[in-house]
Amino acid sequence: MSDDVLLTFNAGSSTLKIGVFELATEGPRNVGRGKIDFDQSPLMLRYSIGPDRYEKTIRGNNGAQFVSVISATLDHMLAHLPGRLHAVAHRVVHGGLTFQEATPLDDAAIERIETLVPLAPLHQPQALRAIRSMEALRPDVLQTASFDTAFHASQADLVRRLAIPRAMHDDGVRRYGFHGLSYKYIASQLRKIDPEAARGKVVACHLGSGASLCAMENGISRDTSMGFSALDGIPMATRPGWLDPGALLYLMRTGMPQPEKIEDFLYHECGLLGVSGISGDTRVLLDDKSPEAAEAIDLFCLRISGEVGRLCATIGGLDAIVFTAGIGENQPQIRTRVAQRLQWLGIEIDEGANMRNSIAINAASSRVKLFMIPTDEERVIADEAVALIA
Ligand SMILES: Nc1ncnc2c1ncn2[C@@H]1O[C@H](COP(=O)(O)OP(=O)(O)O)[C@@H](O)[C@H]1O
Ligand SMILES: CC(=O)OP(=O)(O)O
Ligand SMILES: [Mg+2]
Repeated sequence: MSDDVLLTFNAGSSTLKIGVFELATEGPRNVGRGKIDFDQSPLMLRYSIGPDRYEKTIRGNNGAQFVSVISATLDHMLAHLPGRLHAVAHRVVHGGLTFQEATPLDDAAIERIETLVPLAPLHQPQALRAIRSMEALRPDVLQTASFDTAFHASQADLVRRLAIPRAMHDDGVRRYGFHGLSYKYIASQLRKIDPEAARGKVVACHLGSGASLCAMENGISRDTSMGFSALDGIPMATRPGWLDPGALLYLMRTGMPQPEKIEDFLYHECGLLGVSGISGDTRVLLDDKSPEAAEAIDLFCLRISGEVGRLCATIGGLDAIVFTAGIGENQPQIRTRVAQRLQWLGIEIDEGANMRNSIAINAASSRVKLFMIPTDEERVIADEAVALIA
């Protein structure tokens, strides 16, 4: 099957990220990537295959016309590839209590994934649209799903518990955690970069437009900042992170009674955007001279450092911190500010290495190692799919 092609689909709340892999005998070989940003109009598919880059306008949307988007994506991207499309592997955010590892997508699995939509109302339907579109367009192609929640199945029951009646926990109202595909990749990379640190107590900070932290021991998830939903934990681009449930009750009583309105507010109007009133994008905020922009960034860094402290208490120490995802990989100023807030832990950043975006960014005298490691969720999805297909 050396010429066969595997595509990964990472359907987020506002983007579709695509990975292109050739199924080589030694494992999936990444040969291309693509991205569609649904907030942009007209809709553009930007992709690269090998050294070549392409930009195509496509029709459709991330709702009822998703199938047109997938159809155009396949037409454009597969035209550059020699092999036949063998499989499509999806990132599915929520695996609930059912899915603790990747799964082939038969009718029963798709139905179970559908039952989890209320747990991830923004992310889950997008993945399902991608899965259904592929079924309609290419029923001959194998499909698999990899779950964001699965990596956290190793966490102790105590850590996953919310302080609510036991029966609710047993019914699935508990902390799940997300970004597990990214953390799995980071754990595997750290093992190659610094095996001693990887065996120790590590906090990984996945700072993208959705953002969370994960405490690991020997690469195994012990605790994480996101809980029942992808709204929990630290502030994000447009989500608030943890919020006193009393504040929600207040909003419901004083002008925001509809769940749909509250949901839209919590997913799209809070976080860095809400605090700054300017943007949810750290690139815009760090360039902006207003006190509101500065305060949004300060709050982000304060909450990240606070969450590192909480996670250290779960794992009883700290050997290394890893920064990853859009912000973690590209914003040295934010890494510096988080490190400064954690000086009390003996953390010292090497400013030169940090500004150069090096992998190892701690000062020699730091008691805790610091790393910047680019994440690759697509690689994990592809590897998990190939393990299933084989
Ligand atoms: N060069 C960059 N490219 C992309 N994102 C960047 C860059 N520099 C900073 N960022 C930040 O990363 C965020 C996007 O992160 P990303 O991991 O791509 O998010 P997601 O996958 O959740 O959409 C942006 O909102 C911005 O704050
Ligand atoms: C779970 C989650 O927040 O995902 P994303 O970062 O893709 O929005
Ligand atoms: Mg993401």
